Amino acid sequence: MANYIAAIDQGTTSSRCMIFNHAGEPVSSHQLEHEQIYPKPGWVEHDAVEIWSRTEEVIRTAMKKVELSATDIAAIGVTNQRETTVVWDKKTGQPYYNAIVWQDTRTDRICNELMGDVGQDRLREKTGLPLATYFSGPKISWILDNVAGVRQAAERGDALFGTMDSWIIWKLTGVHVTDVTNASRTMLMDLESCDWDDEILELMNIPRQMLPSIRPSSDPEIYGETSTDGPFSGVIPVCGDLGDQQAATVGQTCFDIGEAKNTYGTGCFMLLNTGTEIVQSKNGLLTTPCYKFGNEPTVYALEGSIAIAGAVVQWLRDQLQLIEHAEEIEALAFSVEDNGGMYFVPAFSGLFAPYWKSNARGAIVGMTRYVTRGHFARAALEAVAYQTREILDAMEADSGVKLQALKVDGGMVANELLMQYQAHVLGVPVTRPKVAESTALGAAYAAGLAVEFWKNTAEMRQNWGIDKTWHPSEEDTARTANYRMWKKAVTRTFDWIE
Ligand SMILES: Nc1ncnc2c1ncn2[C@@H]1O[C@H](COP(=O)(O)OP(=O)(O)O)[C@@H](O)[C@H]1O
Ligand SMILES: O=P(O)(O)OC[C@H](O)CO
Repeated sequence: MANYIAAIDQGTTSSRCMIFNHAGEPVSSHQLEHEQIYPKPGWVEHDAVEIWSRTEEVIRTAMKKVELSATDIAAIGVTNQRETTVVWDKKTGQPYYNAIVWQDTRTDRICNELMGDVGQDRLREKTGLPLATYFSGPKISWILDNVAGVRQAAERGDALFGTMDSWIIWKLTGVHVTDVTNASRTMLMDLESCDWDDEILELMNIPRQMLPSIRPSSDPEIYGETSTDGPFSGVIPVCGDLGDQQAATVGQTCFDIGEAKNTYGTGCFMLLNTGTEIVQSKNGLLTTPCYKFGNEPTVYALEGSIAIAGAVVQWLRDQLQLIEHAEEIEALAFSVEDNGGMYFVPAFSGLFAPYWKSNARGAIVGMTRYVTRGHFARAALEAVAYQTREILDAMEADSGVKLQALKVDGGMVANELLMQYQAHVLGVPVTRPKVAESTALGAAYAAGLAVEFWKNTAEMRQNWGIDKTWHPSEEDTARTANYRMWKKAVTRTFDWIE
C-alpha cells in the first residue's frame, strides 16, 4: 500500500527529498548543499551534473532513513529554484554549460537591446514580467550565442532547454516537460494561453524545439514514471511540478483569492492569490501563474520577488567569514540593541521588486566607528524585513487587499529575531505553520492530488496548523524613522553600474 508522497525540492542553496504522509507531515527528509560558482562579478552558476548527483543521494538517503521502497510511494512531486537555465545534449545527457542561476546579471546587455527592439510594455503585457536579467529567456539566448555549437545543436533538435524541474524530471523519467508556473518564468510564455509565444521566441532567436512541453502543475495524465535503475529503485508516477514559490503557496494552502505567503530562502518571495483573473501590477510586482490543477483553469498570483534574503547570511558566512553557521547570525544580531545607524542594501544582483533596477549594486551606509560585527548581523536581517515591507506596500496598493496576517516559511523563519522584527516593521502578525517546509509540501500536494492521494484542496487545508505567531509591538516613531532611512539607503544603490 502506497501511504506516502515524495517531494524533491531543488533549491538555490541545496537539494532535498522529503517524504510526507496523508496528514501532510514529513516522515523523512535529507538535504545536501551544492557549490555556488561565481566566475565573474555578477555571474552565478551551478553545476547541473552535481545537482543531479546530490538529488540522487538525497532521494536514496531519505528513503533509507525510514526503510521505504518504491511501492510505498504513491507519486512524486518536483519543485525548484525558478528561472535557473540549463541546456543539455539529449543524446549524451550532458549539459553544454553550467546552469545560469536566476541571480546572474550577465544578460544585462541582451535585456537592454530587447528593450530597444520591443520595449518593456509589450513583453510585460504578454508575460506579466518586467524585462530583467532574472528570467530564463535572455539566459537561453546567451548560451545559444556564447557556447560553441549549441545554436546548431538546438536547430538540429539535439539541445534541450530546461529550468531545474525539467532537468530533474528528465533525469528521473526521460520525459521533457515543465509546468505553467516554471514556463511563465522564462519570459517566453503567454500568460493567457499558457503556451510558448512565437513572437517572443523570434525576438530572442530561440528555436521552439528546444523547449519542454508545458503541462499542468498537478497532472492526472502523469508526466512519466521513474525506473528501477533510478534513485527510487522502482516505478513511481511523477505528476506534480511547481516553481518553488508557487509550491510554497500551495503548501501554505493559499487557495482563496486574497491569501498570501512569504518564503524566506536564498531570496524572499511573497505571492498573493488573485484567482483566475490576470491582474497586471502598477507597483512593480510580477503577474504569474500560481498553479494549474488538471483541467481546471489556471490560478494566478501577484508576486513580489526579493533577490537577496538568506543569501546575505550566506555571504556573511562564506565571503566575510563573520559566522560559521547561518543560525549564528541570530545571537550575533542579539549582541547589539539596534542597527547602530547602519543600513545594508544587499543589491548583489541589482534590485528586484518593486524597483527592477539591474544596474543597482549593494551598499552599506550610515557606518561610524561605533559599528561592530553585531551591527552587520542586525543590519543584514533588518534588510530582509524592510524589503518585505516594500513588497507588502506594493501588494496592498495593487490588490486593494489589506493583509490581516502574513503566513511565512522557508529556511530563515527559524530566526526568531527576524520574525519578531518582521511583525514590527509590517505592523501585522507573522505566522509560521507547523510544517515550515511549505515548498516541498506544496509539490507533494500537487503530485498527491493527481493520483487522488488527497481528494481536494479542502483535505489539504485541514492539514495546515499554526506553530507560532509573532505580533507587532505598538506603532512607534522608531519604526517609521527606520523605514524612512531604509528607503533613503536604497536610493544610494541606484545606477551604480554605468
Ligand atoms: N537561523 C537562520 N537565520 C538566518 N538565516 C538562515 C537561518 N537558517 C538558514 N538561513 C538561511 O536560509 C537559506 C536557506 O533556506 P532554504 O529555504 O533552504 O533556501 P533555498 O530553498 O533557497 O535553498 C540560506 O540562505 C541560509 O543562509
Ligand atoms: O531558492 P529559493 O527558495 O530562494 O527560490 C528561488 C526562486 O525560485 C527564484 O525565483
